[in-house]
Amino acid sequence: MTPQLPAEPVEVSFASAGFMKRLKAETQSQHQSLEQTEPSRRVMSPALSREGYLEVLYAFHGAFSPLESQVRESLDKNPANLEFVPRSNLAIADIKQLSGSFNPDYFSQGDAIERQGGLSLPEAVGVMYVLEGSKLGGKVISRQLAKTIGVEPQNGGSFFSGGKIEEWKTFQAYCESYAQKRPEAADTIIESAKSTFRWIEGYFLQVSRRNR
Ligand SMILES: C=CC1=C(C)/C(=C/C2=NC(=C\c3[nH]c(/C=C4\NC(=O)C(C)=C4C=C)c(C)c3CCC(=O)O)/C(CCC(=O)O)=C2C)NC1=O
Repeated sequence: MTPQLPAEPVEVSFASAGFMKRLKAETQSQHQSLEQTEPSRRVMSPALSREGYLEVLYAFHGAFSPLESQVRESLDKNPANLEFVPRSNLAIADIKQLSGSFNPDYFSQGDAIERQGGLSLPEAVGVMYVLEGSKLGGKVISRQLAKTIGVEPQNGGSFFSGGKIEEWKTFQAYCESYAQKRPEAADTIIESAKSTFRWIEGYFLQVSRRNR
């Protein structure tokens, strides 16, 4: 039998070296700056305590929840063949499991990024990049949480347990084909991802200052 050449997958993976690379490169400085904030560094700290971890969960919940609502609203209004599974509810579940209850006033939820008429589809895709991409750290973070405070995905560590690599690949493929079909939307996705990194950073700085 003559083996079939996988013409399509080759094309897809060739394309995926394009826009996603650019998106990563052009948001790198905002990304690095976010990684320097207290909640980001704390999760991975060898000195993490359970109390500290609860604060981190509250911070991520406060940042992610309004962004997730905006993405959901946009995808409902602008039908796209794009699945979005929010995960700030996992942070609530983790907090409840570890402390018995969830206090909605622990931190203010922050003001969601204001945009008249909500997020356009390319803006929502930019936000999703930041939220979905952050799941890529899941394996590393889970290992660390188990080591420092004995928290595993099923006993308080579900928020940071990460996603499936297939989901990330599907999201990447969506972005690639979207940017190819609507090149004018590519810049909007990148700008939206940048402002999302900046917004989360601002929120993290605000809640960790107040908490010092
Ligand atoms: C503190 C938690 C926290 C940690 C410790 C963490 C670790 C990692 N994040 C990674 C990648 C990304 N992370 C983000 C977004 C955030 N990263 C952050 O740190 C915060 C806070 C973000 C957004 C909320 C994005 C958009 C990408 C995709 C970049 C791309 O490939 O385009 C990888 C790399 C994985 C690989 O390359 O195999 C690791 C190890 N992620 C976290 O949320």
